[in-house]
Amino acid sequence: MPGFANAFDSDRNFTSLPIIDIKALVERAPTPEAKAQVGAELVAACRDVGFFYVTGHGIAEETYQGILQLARAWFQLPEDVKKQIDIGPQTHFRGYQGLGANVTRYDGGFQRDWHEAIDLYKEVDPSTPAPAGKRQSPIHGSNQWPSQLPAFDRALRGYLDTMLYLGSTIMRGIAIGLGLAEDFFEGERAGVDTAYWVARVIHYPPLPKNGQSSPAARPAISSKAAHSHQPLESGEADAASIEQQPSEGLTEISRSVQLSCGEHSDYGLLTIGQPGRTAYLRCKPKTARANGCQLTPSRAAFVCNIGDMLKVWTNGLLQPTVHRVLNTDPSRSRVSIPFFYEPAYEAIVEPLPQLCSAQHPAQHAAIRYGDHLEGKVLNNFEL
Ligand SMILES: O=C(O)CCC(=O)C(=O)O
Ligand SMILES: [Fe+2]
Repeated sequence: MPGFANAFDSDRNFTSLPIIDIKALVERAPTPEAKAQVGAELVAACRDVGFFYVTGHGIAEETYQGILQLARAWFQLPEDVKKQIDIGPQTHFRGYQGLGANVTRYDGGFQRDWHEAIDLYKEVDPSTPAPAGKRQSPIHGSNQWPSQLPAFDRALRGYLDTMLYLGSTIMRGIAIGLGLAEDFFEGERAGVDTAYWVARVIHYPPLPKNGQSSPAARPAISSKAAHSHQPLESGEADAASIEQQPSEGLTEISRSVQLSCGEHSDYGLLTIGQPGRTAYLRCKPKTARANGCQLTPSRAAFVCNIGDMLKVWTNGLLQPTVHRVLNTDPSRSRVSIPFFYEPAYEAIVEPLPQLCSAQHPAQHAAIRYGDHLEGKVLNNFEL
């Protein structure tokens, strides 16, 4: 893999997210040089920052501009209407979850997130035979679409289809930048027809003030399982205290700051957020040299970040960046629809031999993507 001799030692400095024009990946007859240039920029951004903006995508503004207003209107429906699509094991973990139902896990405990959401996944017939030695996935099934607001339902379906194409297009660029065949992340690995996808429609109300009560305690059924992430600001670590919840067997961590969504890395290949969504999204810089990162949301740039599976495939070259959501505006709630472009459910993800050497041996064991996802989504169901 030419050009990556010192790749693992990169300490490129950054103070803002790279903005990458991907026009050469979407136009009909681009030159190979133009595509290679975009690929190189994507890989450098993934390696050094883990987040980047994408312009030149060719997606019409109408596809994404009105959708957040429609999502906002859906969340304003009465609770009993929203609960018509309540999430649970019987709905294959798809549907609506109220405030505080989603948790972020840490070593030693969990914290409830201050948001409500609709969780959607690629629809898979639950009677599809499972591969040898595997049980059928409890996530396989149909979505509970927000049909209570037909205009939103329609817009959402169109938006998710478009995001699937955008995800596949960007992954083609990343493959080129890694010196792989353009379609490396297609077929059994991912691709428009074969990629798995996850989407969340999320509403973050203003955060409660210090001392106000936490989200209503109801069973947590979905998690941003983040294993051992440290809080992004050291002051919070000092303020953290542990409360025992003997009935649940796991500890609920309460700390002075209630987060809209706790710090985590994303699970798959590539996360895509609508233009303008980063106002309250904070990411932890990857390198010690970058101790602040300016986010500059724009009307036309989608904001992307990479996930755990790209780290495994690239043997740690392209690592996801830990991030969290903190709605700091006391007067306004925030709505967001992150789309997660994932590997194929059955993809076996393992370090590429080209990125392993005697100096840098394989850092990760092979993992089936579906197992990784289930480990995250189902992990705290017993809470
Ligand atoms: O709300 C957002 O924009 C992003 C939320 C997020 O990080 C996630 O759902 O993984
Ligand atoms: Fe995330």
